[in-house]
Amino acid sequence: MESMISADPWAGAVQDIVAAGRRMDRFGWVPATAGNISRRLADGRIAVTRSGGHKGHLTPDGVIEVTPDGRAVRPGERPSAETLLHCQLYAFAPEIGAVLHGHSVASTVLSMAAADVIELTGYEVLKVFEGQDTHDTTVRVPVFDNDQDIARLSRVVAPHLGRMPAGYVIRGHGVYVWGGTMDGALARLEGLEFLLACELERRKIAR
Ligand SMILES: CSCCC(=O)C(=O)COP(=O)(O)O
Ligand SMILES: [Zn+2]
Repeated sequence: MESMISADPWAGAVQDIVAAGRRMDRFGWVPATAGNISRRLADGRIAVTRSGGHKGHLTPDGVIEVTPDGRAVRPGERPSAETLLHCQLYAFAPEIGAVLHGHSVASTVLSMAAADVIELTGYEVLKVFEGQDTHDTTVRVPVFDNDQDIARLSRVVAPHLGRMPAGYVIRGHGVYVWGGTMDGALARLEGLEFLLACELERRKIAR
């Protein structure tokens, strides 16, 4: 999918988020009101989904601006409850331009069975992740315990930033993936979800 081209950068970011939500919904990764999506613009503004809406049926009104520390720019607006996890990634790496969070069956189920990491070994699609040029490798996806206190969860994630080539998983909850552009983040999400689905199937037949 090409990034939407718009003369107005804010409108372009919003279009990217709306299109990403539809794409994630087609795969079943944003059931009910699950998931959240953001984009950082070249001027530093951050656009994120409002809390509580269906991310597959977004309209431009479902996207709002937040400050770099995760507060709504316009008083009274309610950004995603997980906005801090998006802002943490933007603060960590200036090259990150999009963050995606989904609740797939594979990430939810595998993380319930995992200790603190899901290991993905031997898959050709591992090459979707930066720095991977062979199937003959293992990519480790950290699993963090779920926490309704997102600030506290972000402090658990913090030491791992910069060491997660595929993103991370919150136990029983879902995945976080990012990229320089929305297209890059979506490609990474699609790769990771494919691999998690493969791993779930592999473990079923290995029993
Ligand atoms: C029904 S899903 C529970 C909340 C959640 O995990 C999620 O991803 C959506 O929260 P948001 O505030 O971004 O709508
Ligand atoms: Zn969530």
